[in-house]
Amino acid sequence: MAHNRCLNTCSFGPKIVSVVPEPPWTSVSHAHPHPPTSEMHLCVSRALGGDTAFNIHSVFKQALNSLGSDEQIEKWTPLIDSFQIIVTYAQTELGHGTYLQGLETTATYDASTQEFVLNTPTLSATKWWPGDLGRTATHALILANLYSSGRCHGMHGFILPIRSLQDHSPLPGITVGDIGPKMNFEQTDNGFLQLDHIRIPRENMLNRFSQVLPDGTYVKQGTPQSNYLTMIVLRVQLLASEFIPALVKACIIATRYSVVRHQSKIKPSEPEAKILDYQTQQQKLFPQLATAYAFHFIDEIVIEFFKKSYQEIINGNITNLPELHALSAGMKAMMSDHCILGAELCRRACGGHGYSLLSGLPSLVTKVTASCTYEGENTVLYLQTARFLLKNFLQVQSSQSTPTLPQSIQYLASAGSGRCPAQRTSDFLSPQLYTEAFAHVAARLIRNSAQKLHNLTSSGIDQYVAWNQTAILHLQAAKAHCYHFTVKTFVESLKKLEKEPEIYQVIKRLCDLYALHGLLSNLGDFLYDGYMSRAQVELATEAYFSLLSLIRKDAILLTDAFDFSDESLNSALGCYDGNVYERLFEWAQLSPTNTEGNPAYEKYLRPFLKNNRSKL
Ligand SMILES: CCCCCCC/C=C/C(=O)SCCNC(=O)CCNC(=O)[C@H](O)C(C)(C)COP(=O)(O)OP(=O)(O)OC[C@H]1O[C@@H](n2cnc3c(N)ncnc32)[C@H](O)[C@@H]1OP(=O)(O)O
Ligand SMILES: Cc1cc2nc3c(=O)[nH]c(=O)nc-3n(C[C@H](O)[C@H](O)[C@H](O)COP(=O)(O)OP(=O)(O)OC[C@H]3O[C@@H](n4cnc5c(N)ncnc54)[C@H](O)[C@@H]3O)c2cc1C
Repeated sequence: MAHNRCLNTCSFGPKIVSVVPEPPWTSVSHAHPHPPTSEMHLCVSRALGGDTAFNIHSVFKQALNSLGSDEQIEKWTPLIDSFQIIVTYAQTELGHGTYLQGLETTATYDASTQEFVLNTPTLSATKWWPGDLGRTATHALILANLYSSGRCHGMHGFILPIRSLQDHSPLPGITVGDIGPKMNFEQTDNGFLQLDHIRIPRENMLNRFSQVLPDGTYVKQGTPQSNYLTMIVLRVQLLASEFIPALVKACIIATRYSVVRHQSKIKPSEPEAKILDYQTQQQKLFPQLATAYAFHFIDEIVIEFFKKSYQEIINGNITNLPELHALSAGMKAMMSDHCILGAELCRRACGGHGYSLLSGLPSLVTKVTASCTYEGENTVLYLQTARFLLKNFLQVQSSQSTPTLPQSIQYLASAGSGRCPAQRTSDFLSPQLYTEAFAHVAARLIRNSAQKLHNLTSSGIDQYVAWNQTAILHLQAAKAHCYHFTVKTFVESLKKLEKEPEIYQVIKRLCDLYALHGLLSNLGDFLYDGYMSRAQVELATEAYFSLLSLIRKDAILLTDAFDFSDESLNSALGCYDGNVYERLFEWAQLSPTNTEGNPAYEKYLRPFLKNNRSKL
């Protein structure tokens, strides 16, 4: 799996990469006799870590391809591909991000001039967060409520010029700027935008799924949610472009460091141990490594389903849209959550050096942390998945014969026996056994949340109030469903490796560990209804421990296999040659506080010390 070699083109556009690993902030290259300018070096070395701008420019391209007509795609694609214009995706407002029906920006059609008038009527309507908006973008795709012939038709996309192509100054009626400092993404100018009755031609409304005729007649082709398609596209793309790489890099850095770092002793008579030989260190890192592999295989399956469904949806067949929305929402929520937590666990496993920016770990964590929020806040997205599960569960309940369920939830119609059949430790290394265990728990939680909801509505409670009063149960059910989907998908991907027995054996250990880690981390769900017994928990724990010591032998090879270069890891702890201490010391010398003198002494310290000495 070659990642980030040379030109790294991923879904957020091409990135130019450089050639040497550098500290995260280095101002001077120590690898070149004639270092390039510090500013350029900083830029390209940061680029290797994926810290590049223009990320939303390519988001616009996705939106154009999803929501634009063929004519609009033909017109705008050359301009964005050649970067003659730079476009941001402006949907979120100061007052609304999740609830799209609450967005306040308006686009009112004026039939007399065949134009839309775009306006942000209140402070809370100010577009807030769009990337590249603060000082870079020349255009914005504005998501606004369309009004024509006196009626509101909901959220649609409108292409709006916001800065002059001559001198980059804001155009009349535009107030634009940067929203200020953030937890990370300092390379991205997330901005704000206010619109004061700005006119654009009728042709600037993306009209694949709906259009406004010259006389103002509104014509709808898709569903009310057709204009939400871009969010599905992005949620799927972010899995492999943002979430998985963050976890993989953190695993590589922490695992390599854990075989270089010797600390304390396992046996007093022996030398200090490599920290990766501690069982607790293995328990911190190996489930994250297993998750990284799991998510790699799951992403392949999600992409496969997405490509098949997307083309149908674009052509008007929305049969798979509900399942695609539920799957993309659930996987975006689960995979971002687990990659955030996993990257932080890897950072914590590296002690003090894991807290140093020179390790590359803190910036991985703070950057991927945003993913639980952007492109749909995770709780909200899990609840979207839950909504889909409930609808299909009720359909199963109400139909006489077994209905044909969407692929990802067919287990609902065939959830297995009431008891886990495991008799011995090795039974817990059976993919069929643990897949059925996760299916059992997911089906039970979905059934339980539906029952509790039904109990409330049957007692006369309003359906929306009842949903809110059982939302935690629906959230749990959605998470269990997503876990089952990932375990089942990892197992199915594993089967494709059966013809390569050596690789199959190594990857199967990761699959087993991924499943058992999930089972042991959520034991309550498996014990709740007696599905598993305490004795079986002992057997599962034994199987889990045995996997840790087996995976220890392959750990370095498994992390090297992701083939991330030193340059893209940007880490003094994770470099391939293992010269951690030399790099830490060398990179520390380059720290601005070591290369720019000590101005604090003259201004503050010397008078402070002198003053204190004079009191003696
Ligand atoms: C290197 C840098 C990388 C970082 C890049 C970061 C870029 C970030 C960009 C952004 O963040 S852009 C802004 C993203 N914003 C969101 O994702 C908003 C999240 N909110 C929503 O998606 C929706 O508001 C909602 C929460 C899903 C609610 O939808 P709605 O208000 O319409 O109400 P509901 O009743 O829940 O749903 C109605 C109906 O619609 C279906 N549905 C909802 N969303 C979609 C969708 N995206 N696609 C298809 N269908 C959708 C939903 O399932 C319901 O269907 P039924 O159940 O009624 O059949
Ligand atoms: C780094 C970054 C980049 C971004 N880039 C862009 C961009 O380029 N373009 C763009 O348009 N936007 C962008 N966003 C904005 C992002 O899409 C929103 O932040 C996100 O949709 C969440 O909306 P919000 O911030 O308004 O939170 P809110 O919607 O106010 O949610 C706040 C909290 O309330 C709770 N909540 C809200 N609704 C519900 C519900 N229905 N049920 C249960 N709980 C709920 C959740 O716990 C949620 O975390 C970006 C955000 C970040 C952090």
